[in-house]
Parts: sequence; structure tokens; C-alpha cells
Amino acid sequence: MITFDAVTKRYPDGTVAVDRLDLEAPTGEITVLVGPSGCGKTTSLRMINRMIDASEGQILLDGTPVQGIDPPTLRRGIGYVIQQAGLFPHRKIVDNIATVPYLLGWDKKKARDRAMELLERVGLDPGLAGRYPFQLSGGQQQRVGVARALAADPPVLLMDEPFSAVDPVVRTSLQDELLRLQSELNKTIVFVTHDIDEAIKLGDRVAVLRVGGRLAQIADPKTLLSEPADDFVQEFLGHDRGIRRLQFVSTEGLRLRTDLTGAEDAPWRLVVDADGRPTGWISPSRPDELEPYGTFVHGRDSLRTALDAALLSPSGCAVAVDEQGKVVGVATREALDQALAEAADG
Ligand SMILES: Nc1ncnc2c1ncn2[C@@H]1O[C@H](COP(=O)(O)OP(=O)(O)OP(=O)(O)O)[C@@H](O)[C@H]1O
Repeated sequence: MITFDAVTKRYPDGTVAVDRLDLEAPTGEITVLVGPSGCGKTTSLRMINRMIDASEGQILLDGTPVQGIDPPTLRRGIGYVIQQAGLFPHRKIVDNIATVPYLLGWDKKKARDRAMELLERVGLDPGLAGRYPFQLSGGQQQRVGVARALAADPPVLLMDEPFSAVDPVVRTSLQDELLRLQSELNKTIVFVTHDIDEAIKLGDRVAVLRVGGRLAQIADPKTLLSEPADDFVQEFLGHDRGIRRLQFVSTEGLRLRTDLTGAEDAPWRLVVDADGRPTGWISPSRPDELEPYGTFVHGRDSLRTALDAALLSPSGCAVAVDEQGKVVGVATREALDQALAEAADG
């Protein structure tokens, strides 16, 4: 657990970057710091590993004030990932990843074996190990940055806008990869971003800061979207807050119809292949044409995904599938409408 206890940072020129910040980042969870430019996110993050020292207040790491730990010892237990990866340009990828193990005096073979293991773990081809950073794409470099931060298996990971410099598609895959890694590794992660969608996707808890370094609200994403503390938080969350809240509503209780794959008299009929997977909708007016369909995994995907699936189908119905992609039923507009009404109530 990382605890900020009334932490203030005043720079020598008098700028108050962080103002009496109280915050807890629980062990094994992702805590995201989000807010507009200049609100003190990076300053807060860097005070954890003492790249910047707090002016007042305390930061505790599992109850011990970081101010009392000498920086090299402190940083051994804290991985750090920054925007554009910050790799050493003249070192091969394998040696970049093994940086901290080398510093810790591991023998070269053990450090390199660990680097190779991590390369695969972050979803990279081991064949990239012998390349130099400039021979990798931005997204690949970012993955190497994550692997390097994890090399000595630190319990804490600090990530400062690590995915901001890559295009949206790569960014999404890096975010998914981080969530997958975290489900295996359970690190205590503090993640800085200015992108509220990224914060909501990644955070177990999201701390919204306002300029002047004051905490506006800290909550889990669902609570943040449904109960913003004030106008500033509400504005920062953006306009489609209601729709985005649906991503936290389960489809488990969504009522499904199972007769739309066969009923001859139904306005739309869902066609499935021999394995039970959907192939398209057929309407009586165009019986020879398969129309597009959208699917969601029943019980796993959110109501937002189910709604999206319905909007992608001319039938207006969302096709519910199991984890193997086989049809388990169809959510009609009426069923979705009922679920939406329940979500609005709850
Ligand atoms: N070394 C410094 N000396 C004086 N002021 C500083 C210094 N570093 C940062 N600041 C100021 O402190 C405030 C917080 O900066 P910080 O970099 O922590 O914000 P941020 O939320 O991470 O911003 P961004 O999203 O733009 O990176 C800003 O007003 C910034 O100008």
C-alpha cells in the first residue's frame, strides 16, 4: 500500500504543484491519477520513488516513510515506465530489459534469461532481443519499457503516461496487455494519464486531480461515472457518461430469446452454422441475403457491448454467444430496454 498523507510539493519558484494530497494506492491494485495538464500528476508520481522530494507531509510505502529510505534502495523495489519508453539507444533490447538485474549484480546469463522470459511475457517476439531500440516500432518499444520495469520483479510499478505516444490501435492493445499482465502479477501500480477513458479502463481506483494539485475525487470507475463529486469532475468525465457507465453493468441477467434462430414467422431469423456459430440475419423481404450481426459474450461482456451489438444488427437484436462463440440466444430490443431501465434505476 502506498499512502500520501497531506503531501505538498512547493517548487523553489513558489509553484505549488501538489497541495495537501491524501491518497491511498492499495496493494495489488491499479490506482490511476488523472487530470488536466499541470495538475501535479507527474510530481505526485515522482515523489513516490523520490525523484522529487515532498516539501511537507509523508508518503508511506507499506507504512514506512519513503523519505527515510535511500533512493537507490527504494527504487530497487519500484519499476518505472515513462512515455516513449526511455530505452538506452546503444544497448540491445535484451540488455535494456536486463538493466536492473545487471545493476543488482545478477550473473549475465541469469539476467539475460530473465530478459528473454519477460520479452515473451509482454507479447514480443524473442527474435527482437538482438535489435536496438530504433529498430522497433513505438508500441514495441513501449512493451520493452514495461518489460524493463518488471525485470527485477518489483512489487510496485509507477507508470507515467506510458501509452500516450502511440496510435489509438496500438494503445488499446498495450492497455489490454497491461490488464492481462496485472491479472497474473498483481503489482501495486500507480498510473498517470490525462485521458479519462484510459483511466476508467485501467483503474481499480481513479483519482481525479484539479490544477493546483488538489484531489477532486477518488473512487472506483463505476462510482466516478455515476456519482461525480462536483461540476469539475463531471465536466472532466465528458458528455457520454451515461453510456460509458453501461460498461460496468453485467449482461448476466439479460433476458434472452432462443426462438429467433428457427421461427419461420419471426421478422428476422438468425442463421447459425453447423457448429452453432452465427453467420447472419435473414429478413423475409430478402431471404437470400445474410445481413450483419453483432455479438456479445453473455455474462462476460457488459451491457454497453450488448447495446453496441444490437446497433450493429439491422434486426436491432444483439446475438448472445458463449465463450466459444456459439449462439446461446438473442437479446431483443425489449430485453435491452428493460435492462437499460434497470441500469438507470440502479
Ligand atoms: N521543476 C519545476 N519547477 C517549477 N515548477 C514546476 C516544476 N516541475 C513542474 N512544475 C509545475 O508544477 C505543476 C505540476 O506539474 P506536473 O508536471 O506535476 O503536472 P502534470 O499533471 O503531470 O502535467 P502534464 O499532464 O502536463 O504532464 C505545473 O504547474 C508545472 O508547471
